Amino acid sequence: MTDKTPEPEAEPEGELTLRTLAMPADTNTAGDIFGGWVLSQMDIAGGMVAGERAQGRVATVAVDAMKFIRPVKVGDVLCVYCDVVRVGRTSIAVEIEAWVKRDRIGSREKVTEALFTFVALDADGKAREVSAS
Ligand SMILES: CC(=O)SCCNC(=O)CCNC(=O)[C@H](O)C(C)(C)COP(=O)(O)OP(=O)(O)OC[C@H]1O[C@@H](n2cnc3c(N)ncnc32)[C@H](O)[C@@H]1OP(=O)(O)O
Repeated sequence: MTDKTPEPEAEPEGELTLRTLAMPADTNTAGDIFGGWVLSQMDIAGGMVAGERAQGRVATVAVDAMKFIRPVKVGDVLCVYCDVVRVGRTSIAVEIEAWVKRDRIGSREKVTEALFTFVALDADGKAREVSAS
């Protein structure tokens, strides 16, 4: 007999860091939102979290395991969740998930995820140590 128990609805992992609305200006020729726009929102959110942890300027040094899972449509609310998963000597790795609320109020779906690595920078743009804690 098949178990008909519904799967529990997946929940975003991490802290809600950024919410924004997908606008017509961000579309590709097919009318969906550009992946680059979504990536950019994730970079902004991750940079805020990493900059807070580093207590200063950071730069993105790597984006790994980027997965575009579902398209984003005009009118969706994009919500970006960040989770600091590793702090190295100068680097901070942040697992980032982007979810949408379809047409502002509809169902919630995970659309993209990736592991971003940021490096703390000094005033000369060189890597600097991130303090413990
Ligand atoms: C090209 C663009 O405009 S991209 C947009 C914005 N980003 C930038 O401008 C960053 C451009 N890059 C840089 O300026 C340099 O790579 C810097 C200053 C960030 C780092 O330079 P370096 O000091 O030579 O890097 P270094 O090899 O020592 O690595 C620094 C840290 O980053 C980590 N790192 C470097 N490359 C990667 C990578 N591909 N993936 C994961 N972590 C990495 C290292 O492991 C190290 O971490 P740790 O100190 O915690 O152990």
